[in-house]
Amino acid sequence: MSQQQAGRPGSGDTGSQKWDQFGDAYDQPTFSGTPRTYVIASMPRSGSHMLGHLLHGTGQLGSPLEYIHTQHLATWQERLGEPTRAATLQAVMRRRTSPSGWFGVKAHWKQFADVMDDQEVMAVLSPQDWIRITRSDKVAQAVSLVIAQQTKAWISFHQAKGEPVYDADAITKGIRAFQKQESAWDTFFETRGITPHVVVYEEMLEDPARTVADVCARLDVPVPAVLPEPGTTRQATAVNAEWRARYLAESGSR
Ligand SMILES: Nc1ncnc2c1ncn2[C@@H]1O[C@H](COP(=O)(O)OS(=O)(=O)O)[C@@H](OP(=O)(O)O)[C@H]1O
Ligand SMILES: OC[C@H]1O[C@H](O[C@H]2O[C@H](CO)[C@@H](O)[C@H](O)[C@H]2O)[C@H](O)[C@@H](O)[C@@H]1O
Repeated sequence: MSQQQAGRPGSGDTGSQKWDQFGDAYDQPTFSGTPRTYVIASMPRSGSHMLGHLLHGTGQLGSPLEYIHTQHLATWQERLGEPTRAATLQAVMRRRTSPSGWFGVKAHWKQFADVMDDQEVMAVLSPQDWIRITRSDKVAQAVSLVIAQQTKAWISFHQAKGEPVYDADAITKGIRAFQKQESAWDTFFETRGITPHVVVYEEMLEDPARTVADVCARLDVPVPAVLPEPGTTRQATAVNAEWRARYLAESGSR
């Protein structure tokens, strides 16, 4: 199996081989028109890769990955040999837009904030709609963040490096960072009069078919007859539950 096949959405491969976000597993047929872009406005550890992979699986909504992440855009530029970041994004759009015309991007606030003042990139991106994903349980989200930071396993395709060590201060820092990022997205949408479609992680887990159907309705594409497999799998283990319970117990006693 090639590295790209190993990371292919829906392959069920959650082993040690890295998925390849730059590889052809996420390519669409070459698109020659003007794409319509939607942005998944996300937060770290909010289930954004799961949502992006579910939408990719519809075959209608592009392959929403982190194309505007500064480092990834630089990698794309190097690989595609384009002269500018804007031209690079255009080239990525040609390969990652579905025949429906939708091109999707997933961006955490910081990733978006890093490019939002680049007028050339924004003119190419030109978002037409927004899907916001949030996670209700901020303690669980922060526990997930701290474990990912420590083990470097950001997605189920990554092999964890080492055992995580409980760190209450890091969890608190994560919760505060999420509050700031949520509020930054709130302000961004409010000041521009945008009402994003909202996906809540916990609701997506309860009823992924509904989540996919609602996004398809919002973006006006047919709902797939069969729910796509997300490809990514849940990373949390009993350790996450233990840390969460310990953090809540200790915060209550402070
Ligand atoms: N299929 C499926 N089912 C249930 N949960 C899933 C699934 N795929 C991803 N996830 C969980 O999503 C959390 C990671 O969120 P993100 O993809 O937004 O993370 S990030 O972009 O890398 O920061 C992270 O949450 P935790 O499980 O709490 O760590 C992932 O496990
Ligand atoms: O492979 C999953 C993702 O892994 C990287 O991103 C993650 O790491 C960042 C810190 O280095 C963190 O800020 C971010 O929340 C994580 O998603 C990679 O940069 C992503 O492109 C990739 O999707």
